[in-house]
Amino acid sequence: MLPSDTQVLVDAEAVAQRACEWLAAAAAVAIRERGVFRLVLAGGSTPQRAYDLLADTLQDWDKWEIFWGDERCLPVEDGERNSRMSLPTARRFPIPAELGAEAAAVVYAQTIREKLPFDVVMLGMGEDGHTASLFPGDPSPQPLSLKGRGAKDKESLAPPRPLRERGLGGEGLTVAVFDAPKPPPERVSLSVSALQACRQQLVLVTGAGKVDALAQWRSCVLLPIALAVREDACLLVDASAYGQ
Ligand SMILES: O=C1O[C@H](COP(=O)(O)O)[C@@H](O)[C@H](O)[C@H]1O
Repeated sequence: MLPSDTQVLVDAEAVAQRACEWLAAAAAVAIRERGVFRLVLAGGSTPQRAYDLLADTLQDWDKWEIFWGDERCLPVEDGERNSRMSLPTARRFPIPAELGAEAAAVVYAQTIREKLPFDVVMLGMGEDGHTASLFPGDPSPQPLSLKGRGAKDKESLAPPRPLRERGLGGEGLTVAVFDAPKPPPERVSLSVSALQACRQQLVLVTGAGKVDALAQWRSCVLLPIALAVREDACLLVDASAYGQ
């Protein structure tokens, strides 16, 4: 089941523009009410345009703190690191995935524990329905928030994969992943609990490659994206991903 605030927009550019406006508004409220805006960035290619648009706007960047929902275990300078996608704030809290998945998961759980709840968690969705670095077959327990959402007990169309997962981050906030089906196999992800420990979630999904996974999510298949996204999230999707 998709969130009630699902907005189908004409194309990826419209999604990026709406995301930029939405984030600027959320930041203004957070800074006015609490003096800081804590944002978890999504990785992958989808949100890059929204980040570029946002970087060109005037914001209280010194009051923004940015975190990442997942990271690939690659050298710090690698162009495939999600931490390469950023915003012009000095207060960055990248996942130290260069330490290896287990150590980074432990360190990052300590980093974020002090920062919860986040103001906004951004999420993307892979073509297989993964989000952050939580892939189909991930044995993480289902969140309680799934109850009452009309979810059916269907198997994902993707065959379950026995991901080796260790919730070593303390309090189940982070996950060390060792055999992700999308390269690189070693990654660190926030857990479902941490991805939901926020005031608001913003989900961006674009492109025809996502149409099958989005259709599964709509029909309550328990993909990782369906487990991680709360009913009260804002989902911005373009027409091609929605199948229009
Ligand atoms: O591997 C990842 O994929 C998802 C989706 O990426 P996209 O390129 O299809 O936008 C992303 O949300 C995640 O952060 C990333 O590590």
